[in-house]
Amino acid sequence: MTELKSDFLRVMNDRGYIHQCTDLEGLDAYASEKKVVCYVGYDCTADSLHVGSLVSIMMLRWLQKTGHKPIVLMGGGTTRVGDPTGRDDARPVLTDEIIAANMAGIKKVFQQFLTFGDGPTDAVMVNNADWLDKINYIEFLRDFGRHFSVNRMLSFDSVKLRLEREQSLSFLEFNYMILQAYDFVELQRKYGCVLQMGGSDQWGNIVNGVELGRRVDDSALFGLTTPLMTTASGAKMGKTASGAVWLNEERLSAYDYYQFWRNSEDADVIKFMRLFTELSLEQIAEYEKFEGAEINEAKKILAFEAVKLCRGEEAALAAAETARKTFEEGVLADDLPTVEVPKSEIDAGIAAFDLFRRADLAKSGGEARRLIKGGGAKINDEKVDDENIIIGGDAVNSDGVIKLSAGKKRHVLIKPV
Ligand SMILES: Nc1ncnc2c1ncn2[C@@H]1O[C@H](COP(=O)(O)OP(=O)(O)OP(=O)(O)O)[C@@H](O)[C@H]1O
Ligand SMILES: N[C@@H](Cc1ccc(O)cc1)C(=O)O
Repeated sequence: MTELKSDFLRVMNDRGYIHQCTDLEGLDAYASEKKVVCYVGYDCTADSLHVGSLVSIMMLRWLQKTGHKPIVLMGGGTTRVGDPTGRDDARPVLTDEIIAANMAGIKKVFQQFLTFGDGPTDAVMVNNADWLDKINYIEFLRDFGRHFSVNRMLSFDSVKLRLEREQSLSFLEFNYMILQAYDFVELQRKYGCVLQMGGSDQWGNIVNGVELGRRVDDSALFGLTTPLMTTASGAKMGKTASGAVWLNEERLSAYDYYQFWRNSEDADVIKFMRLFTELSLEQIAEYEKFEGAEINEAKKILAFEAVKLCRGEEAALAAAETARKTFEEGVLADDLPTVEVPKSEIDAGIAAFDLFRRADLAKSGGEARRLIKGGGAKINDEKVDDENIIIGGDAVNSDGVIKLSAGKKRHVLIKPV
């Protein structure tokens, strides 16, 4: 690859955000001369995004920092259709009320990462329901449908894989890529948007938009995808065995969000620093020299910086302090996750295994029993070895709670109410 000229693509490249680009040289030339208006779309399938989406959010942030204009597209319309990309079966149909509630939740996180407003590089937020809901079927087919070759549509992964596996794909889902392609054309017409970014799985949807823009308006559009982020052990980032790593506070406390980053695998720390913090590459190169126990210090820096970006500095400081107290002093910290249990039930006594299950430190009673038998459970920092032992009001400590721990890192406070 020749030397990149634009600040934006240099940052993208040096920090590891680029997987594929429809025309990297062309985009580089454009970005070094003109302001790039660029969009990323997010469907409203849950009321918060998870860390999988953080990659593209960080790309939009860098885009803005390097002098360009981000558009955040809420898929109010496309969510009603459901992207078949990467799925074996159709998405559950969401009601309009749920989509609206999800959108309200998703919107919040962008305020933290981008500056919105009317200025030339201020971010704007749009909702594709504003134009998709108004489409006239016959007109749309004649103006846009005729540019899509079904033969070619069948070759994109989102369709091809379903057909190959003989899994059903409804006509509704088959239309998804056409609608996403149309979004790009609409945003080009309205805002002069020339670039769409997304995860590598979005390649087909993005390329369709680039081609549609060329066919209907003769416009030169670009697509840029990021690698699908995985951890060093190969798991897709975003959803863990115990659930998704949500960006919204209502779904995941700042402390748990901090702990997610703090518990990164050693081999991921530097990669994550480049992608999910704004530390300079020179600084990151210093952390790259860390070895052995020092890597834990780098993990704390990663966690602090990642929480600061998503939840703000105050939340990051508080989460770091809670973690320090919990792990380095063994002291009970205030903002550990807390589960309320009626005082009457605690006074009557609850079997230890049941308490661990209720605290969500184990998914079932059986798992809780195994945790205790395996020596991984503590109550008020003391190991429990009898899973049937009855825990009553006398276990409530001087802070008015019972502290349960599973292993070294997972703690929950039981609070009698
Ligand atoms: N680990 C990741 N790395 C890069 N991009 C990701 C990652 N996880 C998700 N994305 C991007 O975010 C988009 C939405 O993510 P995902 O499919 O996980 O969310 P979802 O559609 O809400 O989940 P689900 O399919 O389980 O309902 C994906 O199409 C992908 O482009
Ligand atoms: N299909 C994208 C969301 C999206 C929706 C509409 C768009 O125009 C662009 C992107 C996803 O599932 O992540």
